Amino acid sequence: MNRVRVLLLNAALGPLDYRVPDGMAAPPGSIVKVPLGPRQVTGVVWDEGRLEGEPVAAHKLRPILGVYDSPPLPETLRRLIEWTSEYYLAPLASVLRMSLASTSGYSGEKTITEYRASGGMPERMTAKREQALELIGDSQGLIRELSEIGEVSDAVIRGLVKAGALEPVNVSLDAPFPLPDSDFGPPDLEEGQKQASDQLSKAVRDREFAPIMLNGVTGSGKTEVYFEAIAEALRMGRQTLVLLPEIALTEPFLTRFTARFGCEPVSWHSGLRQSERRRAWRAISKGEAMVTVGARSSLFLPYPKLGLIIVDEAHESAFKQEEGVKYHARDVAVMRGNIEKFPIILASATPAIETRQMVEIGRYEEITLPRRFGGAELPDLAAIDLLQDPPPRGSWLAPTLVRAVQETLDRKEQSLLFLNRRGYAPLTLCRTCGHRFQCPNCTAWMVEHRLLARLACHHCGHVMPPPAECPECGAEDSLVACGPGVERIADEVTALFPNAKIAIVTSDTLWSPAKAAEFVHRMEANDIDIVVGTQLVTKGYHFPNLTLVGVVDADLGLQGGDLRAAERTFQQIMQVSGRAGRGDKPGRVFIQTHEPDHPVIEALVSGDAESFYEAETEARRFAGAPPFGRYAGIVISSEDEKQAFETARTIGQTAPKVEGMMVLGPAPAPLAMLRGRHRQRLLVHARRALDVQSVIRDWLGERDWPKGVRVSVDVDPYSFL
Ligand SMILES: Nc1ncnc2c1ncn2[C@@H]1O[C@H](COP(=O)(O)OP(=O)(O)OP(=O)(O)O)[C@@H](O)[C@H]1O
Ligand SMILES: [Zn+2]
Repeated sequence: MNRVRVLLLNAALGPLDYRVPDGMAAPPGSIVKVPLGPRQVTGVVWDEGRLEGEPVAAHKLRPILGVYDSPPLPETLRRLIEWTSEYYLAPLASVLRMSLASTSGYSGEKTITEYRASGGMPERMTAKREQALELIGDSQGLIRELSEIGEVSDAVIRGLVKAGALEPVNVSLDAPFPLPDSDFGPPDLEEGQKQASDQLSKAVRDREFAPIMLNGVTGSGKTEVYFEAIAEALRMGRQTLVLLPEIALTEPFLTRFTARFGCEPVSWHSGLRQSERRRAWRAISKGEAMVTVGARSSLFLPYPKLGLIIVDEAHESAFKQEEGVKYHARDVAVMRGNIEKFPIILASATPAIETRQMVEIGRYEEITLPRRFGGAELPDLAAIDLLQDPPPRGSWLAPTLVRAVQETLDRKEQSLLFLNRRGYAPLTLCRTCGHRFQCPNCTAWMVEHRLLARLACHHCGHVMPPPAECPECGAEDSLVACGPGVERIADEVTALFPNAKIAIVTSDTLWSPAKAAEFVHRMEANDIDIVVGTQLVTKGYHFPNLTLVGVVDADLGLQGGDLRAAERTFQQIMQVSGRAGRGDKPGRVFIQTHEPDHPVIEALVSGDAESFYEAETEARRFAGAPPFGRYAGIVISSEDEKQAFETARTIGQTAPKVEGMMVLGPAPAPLAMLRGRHRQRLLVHARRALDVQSVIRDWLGERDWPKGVRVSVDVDPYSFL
C-alpha cells in the first residue's frame, strides 16, 4: 500500500501519515490537501524516513484528498527547511509556512476581483466614506486591503462598491513577468570592477558552493559589479535572489535594475497585496521569475533553479528575524547555497566580524573594491568634541556643524543629519513632580511624536495623546521633552535655516516603497536641502549632490553594552559617511561626540578601519564571543511575574552540566516587561564547536510549561534585550 508522511502547516501537530489513493501521484514535495478530523488542511509530502512520528495503523490511514496544481517543493528546499528547523530550534511547520507563503499561490485560483476608485462620487457622502476615498486614492486591492488603506470597516468599502464609487477589476493572477535582458544596458566597468565581476561571473558558471564577501568601500560600485553576476545567471537560465535589509531600499534598487536589465525584477516583501504575492509566488515556484528582490522572507520560497543569492548590505542586523522563527537570513542564505551548490555574494562596505572571520580562516572568498567609482574621493571625517564645542543650551547642533550646514546651503548642496532616534523626544517628564511617562505594557519610555501629536511606545505600539496635565500631580502644562529625536533636530534646523527645505526620514515617514520613491525623486530634483534621518537613510542611497553628513550623537549607539555595540556604531557611521561626496564634489563628515578618544571614533576619524576591526576581533576572541564562541538566549515570559520567575528558576536549576558551556541567569531580561508579559532570560554561552542545539533540545525538549508561560529560544541572538 502506498503510505506517505505529510508535514502539516500547523506547528501544534506532528507529521501525519496518509494513504495515497490509487491513480494519484504524490511524490515527496507535493503540496496536498488532507483530512484532519472534520477539517481539511494543507501539508507537504515528505521524504520517507526523515520525519519522526508514530506510524498510523494501516486500517486507520485516511486518504490524501488532493494534490495542488503546483510544482512539488524541491528536495533541496526540503533539506533547507529541515536544517533551519534544527539549527534554530523552530517547529518544521513554522519554517514550511515561510515557503508556502501564499495560499492562493498553490491553490490554483486564476483571477481575483479587486476594486479601485471609479471616479464617481456616491450619492450619499459620509465622513467615513470621504476619508476612505481620500486615503485609497489610486490604490487597488481586495475589499479587506482597501479597508485597511482607508482605515474604515469592510462594510464602508462594500457600501462604496454598491454606490458605484469603487469599481471591480478582474486581475489575472497568471500574467507572466517580463524577462530581464542580460545585455540590455551593460556598464563600462573600471579595471578593478571588471576583475571583480569576472570572478563573480565565473563563480556563477562553476555552479559550486562559494560564499564570497564582496568588500567594497561606499560608492565603489558593488551593485554594478554584482549585476554582472546576475547577468551571467540569466544567460545560464538560473534564477537569482537579491536580499535587501529594508523595503525602503527596494525602490532605488528597482530603478537601477531596470536601467541595467530593461525591466523590473519580481519583488517580494510584506507590503505586497495578496494578488501580487500570489502572482510572484507562482512565477517563482515555476522558475519563471528569473530575478527576485526581497526582504529576508523571500529566502524560503520554492525557487526550482536558483543559481545565485546576493545579500546586499550583508552586515545589517535587520537580516536577523526576531519574531517567529528566529533565523538569520544571511546565514541561511549561505546554507541554501551549500545545499544547492551555487555562489552567495555578501556585499558590504563594512562586513560583519563574523563574515571577515570566515574569510580569515579560508572558508569564504574575498573580493575587494578599494576605491570609489569615477575617481570620487571618500569623505573627510572629523570629530566634534561636544565638551569643547558645545551647542547652545537647549540645542543639539554644535556651532561647527551649524556653520558647515550653512556653507553647504550656500553652495546649493545637500546635507544629511543623522540621529538614530525616531520621534521628537525619547523621554517626557513632569517639570513639577518628575513623573516620567512609561509604557503600561513594557519597560520602556513613551516617546513623543509631535508630528502625530501623541506619545508612543516603540516596543508594543501603545499610543496616547500627550496629556494636558500630569497624571501624577495634576500640574498643568508642565510636561517637558528630554533629549532629542529626529523631529526635534528638524525643529532646530528649521529655526536656524528658515528658508531651507527640510525632510525627516524615518520608518514613520518612509513606510512604503512609494514613499521611498517620492523621497528619492525629491532628493534628485534638489527639492530637499537638509535631510534629518534615522538609520533608514544611512545606506544604499546615492545622491551626488549630498556633500555634508553630520552625526548628531555618536555616543548613542555605544551605550547599552551590547556585544556588537562598537561594531554596529562603527558600521553605521561608516555607512552614513558613505552618503557624502559620491559625485564629483568632495564630501565632509562631522561626528558629534563626548568621547572623541573612544576607539570607534578614533578609528573612524583616522580612517584606520583595519586596526579597529583587529582590536574588536581580538576582544571577541578573548571573551569567547561570536564568531569564536556562541550564544543562545532563552526567554521565559508570562503575564504573571512570579510564574515567569519560577519557571525560569526551574529551567536554570535543571541546566545540564556540559563541558565548554555555561548558563548565565536567570535574570530579568533588559526589557523586563514587553507587551504586558514579564520576561526572564537565561543566556547560554558555549564554545564554537559545541552542538548547543542538541543540548538545549534535550534540556527543554520534552517539558511542558505551566499554562500561560512561553519559552522561546534564540540561537545566535542579535538582540540582547
Ligand atoms: N562602471 C560604472 N559605470 C557607471 N556608473 C557606475 C559604475 N560603477 C558605479 N557606478 C555608479 O556609481 C554609483 C555608486 O555605485 P554603487 O551604488 O553600486 O556603489 P556601492 O558600492 O553599492 O555603494 P554603497 O555601499 O555606498 O551603497 C552609482 O550611481 C553607480 O551607478
Ligand atoms: Zn510598550
